[in-house]
Amino acid sequence: MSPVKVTKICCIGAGYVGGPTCAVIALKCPHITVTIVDLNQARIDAWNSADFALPIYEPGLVEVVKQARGRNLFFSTDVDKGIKEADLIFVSVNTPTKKSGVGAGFAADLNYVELATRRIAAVAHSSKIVVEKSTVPCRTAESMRTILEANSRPGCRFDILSNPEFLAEGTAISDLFSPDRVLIGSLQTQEGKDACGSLSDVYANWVPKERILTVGLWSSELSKLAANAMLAQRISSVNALSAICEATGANIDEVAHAVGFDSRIGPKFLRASVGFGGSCFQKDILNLVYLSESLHLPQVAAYWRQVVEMNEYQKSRFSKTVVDTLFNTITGKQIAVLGFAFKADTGDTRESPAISLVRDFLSERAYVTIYDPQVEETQIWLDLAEACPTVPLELIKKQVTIVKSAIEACKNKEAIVIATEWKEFREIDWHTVYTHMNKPAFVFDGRMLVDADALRQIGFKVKVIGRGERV
Ligand SMILES: NC(=O)C1=CN([C@@H]2O[C@H](COP(=O)(O)OP(=O)(O)OC[C@H]3O[C@@H](n4cnc5c(N)ncnc54)[C@H](O)[C@@H]3O)[C@@H](O)[C@H]2O)C=CC1
Ligand SMILES: O=C(O)[C@H]1O[C@H](OP(=O)(O)OP(=O)(O)OC[C@H]2O[C@@H](n3ccc(=O)[nH]c3=O)[C@H](O)[C@@H]2O)[C@H](O)[C@@H](O)[C@@H]1O
Repeated sequence: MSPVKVTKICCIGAGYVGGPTCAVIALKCPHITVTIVDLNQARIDAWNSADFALPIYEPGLVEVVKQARGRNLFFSTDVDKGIKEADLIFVSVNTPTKKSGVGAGFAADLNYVELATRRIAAVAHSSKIVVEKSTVPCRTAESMRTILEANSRPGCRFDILSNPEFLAEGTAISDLFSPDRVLIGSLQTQEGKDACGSLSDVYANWVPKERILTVGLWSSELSKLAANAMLAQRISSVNALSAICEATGANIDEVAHAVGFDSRIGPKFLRASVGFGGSCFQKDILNLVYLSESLHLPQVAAYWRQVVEMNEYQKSRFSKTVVDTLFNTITGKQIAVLGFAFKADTGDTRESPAISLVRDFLSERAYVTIYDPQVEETQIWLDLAEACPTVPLELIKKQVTIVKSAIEACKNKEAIVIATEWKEFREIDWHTVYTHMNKPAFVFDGRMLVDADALRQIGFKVKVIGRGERV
């Protein structure tokens, strides 16, 4: 046997990963037909929209979809047809943290992966390479294989690969165009290696061969959790140091710069912040914690859990700084929150630290005005309703206003809180903002974004995360 040449790909799940990843495969491999399927009709309609109003905001994505859609890239809700026609199927469905049952709050909910796998088993009439793209606990591929093999028809075989995705939102397209590495895990049998060869050949259309790493299935699955855990650990480490900086008068920017200059440590991912957000860091670490506990490794579990606990501490520490600085009460005060996405250049709000901040301000009975350049108003209401489950939405709406510009958000406010590092917040006309604020006018910068000295010159009182200066 030798690797099958892939000509038709189906991707189950048209979300933040499935959409951009397979759109880029279609762009780079015009000889392969790529169909991205999803059960969510509204999402597929948006991917197919005539004006390219795509369901996710990602710089460069529209250009990719414009070039490939209708040529060799298709979006559809016909999941069964997509599965039947493909030689290779990516499973790129969501794997959120379980909300109930065994492992609730820690383990990954694999229901969507299982349903997608069962659908493949039910409708496939020919052999398929099935690729785990979703982030999953170690040995999930084995469960997928068991389901598929128990249901396979004569002459129809399934090879399972793990091919975790490392893109970051906001830079997804450049990450996909030029990945640090592509990781493919397979069984170390001849069939497994052949399947791995088939997928490697797809990526080799644009990724240098030395960046395509092939490993065993379980190593591949664990490497994804490990990479996210270690990235998040760096942020929690720098955030822990930011608390020391604030207490001592040191500057976290200078500390991170000095530490990162050590080539063994490196400068990336050392930016102190109000806390990390996003759909994956917390979920994947909790998943690792659950795995460690299941393996009777409580010390290992405790070690990783602390990364998430430090992140929770950082968010609440920042809220407390706002309250303490505003003379120990924000009841009835007007606060502008700039940014609601979990990071700049995305409209994604999953686990955004801004949600925790607004929840804390609401519990202190402050009035909050929110502006974000990409997040939809409906999404903000959904997030706040979920974050404050005991407060009726009508009451939340009495305390929160959502506006269409940063200047409008800041008008007549006592304090501005920067929660997302959108570039446009650095470039606001701060003189105009100052004129229209109540005095003393405070800025709390949770992203080390603004020129604090320039703002102080204007008259603002400024607190920046990780800096010990007095306001
Ligand atoms: N968001 C990110 O930046 C990254 C996410 N990941 C991982 O990738 C996976 C997917 O994440 P996202 O794309 O962010 O999730 P998402 O929630 O944006 O997209 C998942 C999609 O799968 C669809 N879906 C679920 N079950 C289905 C089924 N049985 N048939 C057809 N469609 C189905 C949902 O309708 C949804 O549109 C997760 O495991 C995540 O941990 C990995 C790297 C980066
Ligand atoms: O598995 C995933 O979902 C992805 O998770 C992260 O990507 P993402 O969450 O999209 O974005 P990051 O750039 O990693 O930022 C995550 C959070 O950390 C924060 N952050 C990041 C870097 C930093 O130095 N400081 C910091 O606070 C960001 O503001 C953001 O809230 C990883 O970077 C990706 O490699 C991975 O594929």
